[in-house]
Amino acid sequence: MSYILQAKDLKKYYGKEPNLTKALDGVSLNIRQGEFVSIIGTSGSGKSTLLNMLGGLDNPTSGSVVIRGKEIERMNDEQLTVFRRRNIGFIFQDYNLVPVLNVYQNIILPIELDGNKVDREYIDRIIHFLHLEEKLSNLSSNLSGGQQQRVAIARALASKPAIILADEPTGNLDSKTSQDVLRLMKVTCKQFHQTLVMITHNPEIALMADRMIRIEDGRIVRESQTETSGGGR
Ligand SMILES: Nc1ncnc2c1ncn2[C@@H]1O[C@H](COP(=O)(O)OP(=O)(O)OP(=O)(O)O)[C@@H](O)[C@H]1O
Repeated sequence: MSYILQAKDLKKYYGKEPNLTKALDGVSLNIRQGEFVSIIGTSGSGKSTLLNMLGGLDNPTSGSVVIRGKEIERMNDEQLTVFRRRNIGFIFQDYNLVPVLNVYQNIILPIELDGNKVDREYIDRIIHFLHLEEKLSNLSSNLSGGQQQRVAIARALASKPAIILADEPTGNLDSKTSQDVLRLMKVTCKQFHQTLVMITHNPEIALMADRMIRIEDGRIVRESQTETSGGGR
């Protein structure tokens, strides 16, 4: 079985004894292409740290991350930046939109950075699903939190990356919008065989994944297939 994303005994320690924090303390994970995995756990359990490591945004203290067979620690900064842009779409808790660009420009930014052609029909579909039609020419800095979150989701989906890493992607949306957005993400991910790894506090949202991983004190304490796995996607 080949995996698209693997973590091998990942550890991330901050500080020194007696103030040592073991943000990640030996996490190993194998994720298949097209799989939708949710990561759930209390505040401070290590979820964001894990997602940052999986996306090559931070270096582990030890252990390794393998994406599409490549050990990302072996890449230099420039190689990693390009590799990330081509393979991974991020949805961050704080959105990371470019404030001086409008909504449409933000959405297509990763595509343009890579010099690729914009699939306008596909982008329009995402925009429609995320109810962003009316906002396309607004500066992203003038949007509400929930609107910015939807732009960040659209941007992550826009370039059809093989892997989407999402940190609380629906944290600012009401429960109905959250479920609608998650359904859209599931449909597009399935259509393009994308792999989705999502952090959430919300058990209902977590259960929409194929597999749910619970993390506590930097360790995986439970893994379970959900009822939606095995064909329900
Ligand atoms: N840069 C840092 N320096 C020191 N400690 C850190 C740093 N980043 C994270 N930590 C610590 O590592 C632990 C895990 O943090 P992390 O942000 O991964 O948790 P989380 O599960 O994502 O929390 P939340 O749900 O609140 O976002 C916490 O104890 C946190 O204080």
